[in-house]
Amino acid sequence: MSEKLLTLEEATERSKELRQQLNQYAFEYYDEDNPTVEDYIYDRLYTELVQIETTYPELITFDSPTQRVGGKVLKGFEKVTHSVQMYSLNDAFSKEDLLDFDERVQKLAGKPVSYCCELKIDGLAISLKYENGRFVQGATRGDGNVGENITENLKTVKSIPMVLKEPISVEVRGECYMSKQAFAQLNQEREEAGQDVFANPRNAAAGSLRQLDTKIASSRQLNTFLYTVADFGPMKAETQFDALNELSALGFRSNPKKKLCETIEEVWAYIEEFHEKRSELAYEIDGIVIKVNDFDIQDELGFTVKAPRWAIAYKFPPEEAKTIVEEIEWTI
Ligand SMILES: NC(=O)c1cc2c(=O)c3cc(F)ccc3oc2nc1N
Repeated sequence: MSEKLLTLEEATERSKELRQQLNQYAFEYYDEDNPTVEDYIYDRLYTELVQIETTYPELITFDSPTQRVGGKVLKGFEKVTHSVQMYSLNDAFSKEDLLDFDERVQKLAGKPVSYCCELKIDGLAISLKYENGRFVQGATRGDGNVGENITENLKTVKSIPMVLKEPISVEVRGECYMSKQAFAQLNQEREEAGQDVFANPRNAAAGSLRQLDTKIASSRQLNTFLYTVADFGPMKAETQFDALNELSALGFRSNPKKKLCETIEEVWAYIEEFHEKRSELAYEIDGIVIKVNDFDIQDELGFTVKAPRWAIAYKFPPEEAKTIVEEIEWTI
């Protein structure tokens, strides 16, 4: 149906249908990595929506997929004070460090505890705030208490939902990252344009989120994995493992390779498994995050000035130089 023949009433109805259809396709593509339609079908519906919104700008909505492409050029990033501090993690570099952590935790908890293990995505920590299910603010970690308001850039990250599946008010934390493929493609384009290349995907993601021109941020194929609920709102999860599933149910992307481990030996097996599999992943990881699974025990253990007592980051040793050389050969 050609849009210029549509009355405002027909255009209102049709744009609502298109938005729902396109947002569902985008969710399948960007959040579930499971596209159900060919790109040309998405593009045709998207073009129809753009034409309707051009004819009737009053029909543009907060969650229209046409608002994801950026276009604002900011003068700078305002400071944001986090309602809940964004801590860092203590590091472990050996199995012995891990056994020490487990011993400390069991002593403080007064009983054996189970751990939720997650891949440690090598990106940029972000905090996302939602009010009644709508994305209202996104910020960097900064110094843990004050970060930068990068809401406009994060609106262009397709896996970040503009509207949640539930109309709840919640603040969530996660990692914004660039995939190895997007990183190689970006560096190749920069090299061909005689620009400096980024040293690694983390720097590329950080540089992209610091762009004042949101169109540039939008072009960088950034992605996310959410892993923490800072301000619970009405979320019901009582463990980290369940919280990750709830984040997915709300419309966030959370990493599927999490594992619930009953013993530190199981944790170590998971670490060795992903140290092996690291190069097969579509994104870079610099280790494994091990968290006491039960939120009540997390609350008992609390935080030191800098970090939670109930979590630790096992860091993989830096990859050998040969792998880096291979990566350069692959990139070229
Ligand atoms: N890079 C990551 O993939 C990742 C990072 C963190 C944190 O930085 C982190 C910091 C805290 F104070 C508490 C929990 C956390 O959980 C985390 N979980 C993850 N999966």
